[in-house]
Amino acid sequence: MLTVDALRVRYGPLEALHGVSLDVGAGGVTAVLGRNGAGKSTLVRAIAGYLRPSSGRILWQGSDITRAPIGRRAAAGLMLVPDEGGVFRSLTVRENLELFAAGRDLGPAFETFPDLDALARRRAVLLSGGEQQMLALSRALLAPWRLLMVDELSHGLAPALAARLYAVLAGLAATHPDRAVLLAEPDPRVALALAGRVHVLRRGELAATGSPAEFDAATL
Ligand SMILES: Nc1ncnc2c1ncn2[C@@H]1O[C@H](COP(=O)(O)OP(=O)(O)OP(=O)(O)O)[C@@H](O)[C@H]1O
Repeated sequence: MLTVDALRVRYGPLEALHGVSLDVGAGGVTAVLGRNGAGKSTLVRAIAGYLRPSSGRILWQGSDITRAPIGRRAAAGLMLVPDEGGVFRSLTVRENLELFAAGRDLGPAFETFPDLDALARRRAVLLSGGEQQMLALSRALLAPWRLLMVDELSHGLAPALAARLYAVLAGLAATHPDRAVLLAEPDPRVALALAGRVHVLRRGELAATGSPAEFDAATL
């Protein structure tokens, strides 16, 4: 579905991605695994259109979207849940959901995350980290996404809550075999447990690609 070809991205004088090439196929979860600073966020932000690559190409279902504006990518179903939340903090939970849903039924969000129902009138800025992540993930439940990119889902969350959110992602991937979920993930155990395909980034370069069985979490 998605092809990233020799992608280079710079922040001023610093090049964060040094020519990364990888594919993301439909069905299941693909993980981009790497330590802090490896370039995971840079990669998903460039795919979503928040950063402009200095060279290389991004192909979405055969079309070159390297220079396409964010809005066009979003309309094509490319959706990023960024590591800093991706919710409108001054709006209430319900207002956030209504924006995500754009006229569609809010039911799927409340069914998947019943906690949000009791929080509907609370401003997102007052939510805990986990509640904010639930709200951010609701975007995918309410919108016709085709590629869902999630940057460090478990950032700052208690393990039990993180496990619950990862299970929601796995469920989304399993129920939509024609779509793709791309996870930017620092924890090898999570990536190997959840993903069908793993791309390992190291210092802005693709170090390895394979199925989870080809990797050993202890050596990653
Ligand atoms: N806004 C920025 N300005 C300058 N350099 C940046 C910026 N954002 C990231 N970098 C640098 O780019 C490199 C890749 O960072 P990136 O955030 O993509 O890594 P990451 O793998 O997502 O790590 P983390 O899990 O810590 O977010 C790092 O060297 C980082 O310091």
